[in-house]
This record gives sequence, C-alpha cells and structure tokens, in this order.
Amino acid sequence: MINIVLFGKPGAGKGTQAEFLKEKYNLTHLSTGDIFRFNLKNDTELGKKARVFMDNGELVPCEVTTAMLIDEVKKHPDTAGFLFDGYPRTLNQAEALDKFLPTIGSSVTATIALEADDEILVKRLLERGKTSGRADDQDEDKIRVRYQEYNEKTAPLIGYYKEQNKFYAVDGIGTIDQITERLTSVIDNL
Ligand SMILES: Nc1ncnc2c1ncn2[C@@H]1O[C@H](COP(=O)(O)OP(=O)(O)O)[C@@H](O)[C@H]1O
Repeated sequence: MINIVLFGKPGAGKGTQAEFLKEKYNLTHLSTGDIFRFNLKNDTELGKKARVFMDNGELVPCEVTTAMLIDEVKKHPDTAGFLFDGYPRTLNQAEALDKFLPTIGSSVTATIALEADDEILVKRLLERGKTSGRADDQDEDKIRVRYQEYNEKTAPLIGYYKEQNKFYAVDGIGTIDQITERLTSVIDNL
C-alpha cells in the first residue's frame, strides 16, 4: 500500500493535483476539506460541528477531524493506497495517523509539499472565491486566518516528516502539467 500526504498552504493546488495523481496511481483521494464541505451542504451532525470553524477559516478541532478521517479510511479496505489531501494539518493529527495506519498494516509512505509564495496564493484563492461559492475564499481576512493557522499549526509538520525522512517538496508554480510531472517524478522514485 502506498500512502501519500499532499502538503501545502491553502490554494497551493493540492486538490487539482490530487485529481491526476489518484488516477495515475489508482489511489483513494481523501480530502478533509471536501468531506467537510459535503457535510456542510447536507447539514449533517458533522457539518454542524464544523461550520463555524470553517466559515471563520479556523481548523476544525482534531477529535472531530481525526474521527471522520479514520471512518473514511475504513470505508476502503481494498484500496491500493490513499492520497491524503488536507490531513494531517496539525502535529496531533500526524501522530494520530501514525498510530492508526499500522492498525491496518500500513504507514505514511511520503509527504510531498507544493511550495508557493503567500501573495500568489492569496490572489489565487480570491480568484477561486469568485466562482467556488466558498465563503472562506471570498474574504481576505478569513484567508489570512487560514495562513496564520497554517504557519502556527501545520508548518511544524515539515520537521516532523523530515525527521522520518519522508518529506519532499516540489515547486508549486508552473502549469498544472509541469507540477504533475514534478510530483510523479518524486512518487516514481520512492
Ligand atoms: N485536517 C484538518 N483539520 C482541521 N480542519 C480541517 C482539516 N481539513 C480541513 N479542515 C477545515 O476545512 C477548511 C477547508 O479545507 P480545505 O479545502 O482543505 O482548505 P484550503 O483550501 O484552505 O487548503 C479548513 O479551513 C478547515 O476549517
């Protein structure tokens, strides 16, 4: 089983690249943002718990997120592997994943970061906000909160995965194809 964590700041292109990678490597794509948005739209219990955090650009509490992620993983017992997109986003979540995956005989294979400059990303998100209908993409203040969350809570994961020799970074600026190419060359050499 191959498990890839796609890592990057909001707007770095994780979702776009995940669409290509999941086809190429036959992976199950789990996007916590997409799962939360689905639950928000359908007004589920989970959606009710997540809404206020998401609308403000804050992270949803780890207990809620991890329980949801584990449930999703368990729905795919026969998969060739997972492409985690948006999870883990805190050290607590990374540790939870490292505890859980061995219970299904697996582990994180690699974490690959899409790197890009904040100012470019903020512009991309505001552009996306015009068509995506995502409340968290339409307001620059909320976008800034997401970057603050990233810097405080998510950036420390780089060190966590480097210590395990599982961290790779690729340049996230270029055409979609160029970036897919960079990601596949990392994965093919794992
Ligand atoms: N692993 C996570 N832990 C906590 N909250 C999360 C997680 N993944 C997604 N969320 C919530 O969903 C929102 C949108 O997620 P996502 O679409 O991945 O955002 P982004 O475009 O900012 O990368 C986040 O701002 C956060 O509120």
